[in-house]
Amino acid sequence: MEAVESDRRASPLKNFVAGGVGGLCLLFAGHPLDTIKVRLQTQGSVVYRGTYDCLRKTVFKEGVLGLYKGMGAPLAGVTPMMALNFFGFGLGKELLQRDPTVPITYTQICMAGMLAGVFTTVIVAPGERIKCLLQTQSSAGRLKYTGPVDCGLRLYKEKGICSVYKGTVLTLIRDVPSNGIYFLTYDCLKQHLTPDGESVHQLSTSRVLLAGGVAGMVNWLIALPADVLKSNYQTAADGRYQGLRDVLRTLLRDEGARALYKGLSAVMLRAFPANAACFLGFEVALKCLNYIAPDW
Ligand SMILES: CC(=O)O[C@H](CC(=O)[O-])C[N+](C)(C)C
Repeated sequence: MEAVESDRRASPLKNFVAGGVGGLCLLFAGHPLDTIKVRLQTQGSVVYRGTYDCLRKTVFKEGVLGLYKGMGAPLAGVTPMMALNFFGFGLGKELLQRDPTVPITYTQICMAGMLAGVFTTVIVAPGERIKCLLQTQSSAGRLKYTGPVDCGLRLYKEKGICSVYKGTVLTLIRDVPSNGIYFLTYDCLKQHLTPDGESVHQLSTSRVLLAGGVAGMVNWLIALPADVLKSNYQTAADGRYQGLRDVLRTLLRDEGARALYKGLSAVMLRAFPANAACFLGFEVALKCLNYIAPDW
């Protein structure tokens, strides 16, 4: 299957910079609901009855800033992660689509997205480990970690680099397939939403938002089971699980298969605006870069 219109290739540097802008937009639009998602996924006994209950209790006890807890690590992580993601996607397309005059296929788009998912894991795995530990530490009593740097340094000093990278395999399982589907969905929707006779590069803002938002939701439908396992594994005390299969077995035994879609409504509520903002930020930044430096 071929994507209808051949993409004009943006330079790797432009993809990188525009991807970073997309990452910033994703973070500001999505972090509050990410905090709710991680809290719902990792609560042992039932503290929160659902998304709204968790949102209400968090704001009541910790104020609105409670929703932005643990944002330091993603701020330093999400921007470069999305920069690397769009850079990797662009690179993947170049490697797979040897002749730029031949339209790229949907399979190639998906594979380029999967390749980008491998690239981003270098940043995402430690970023998620630190973020999840900070998001789940109770605000009652003395905090174990004072912030992302303290958390990262202490993990490293206490147990070495392996502890900082705990959950890498689950991050790959989560991000490689879902990242392929992410870009595939965005591209398919962009093509389908482009009116006949018009270019995909002139798509209206509302349609870019729709394509980006839906791509984010589809991405999470695929990624969520691995994400639940990852969050539990990364926040568990050392030695609690004997490997990845043990996390799955324990979760299924204690909470049933539904646990794999824990926090689904929070995830979906966040996925649409966060990824709509991300793709719009990316497209606008790319247009600005093309305007400022057309020959790059
Ligand atoms: C699973 C995940 O982190 O999704 C990212 C978007 C989001 O909602 O945070 C996108 N992706 C990892 C596919 C780059």
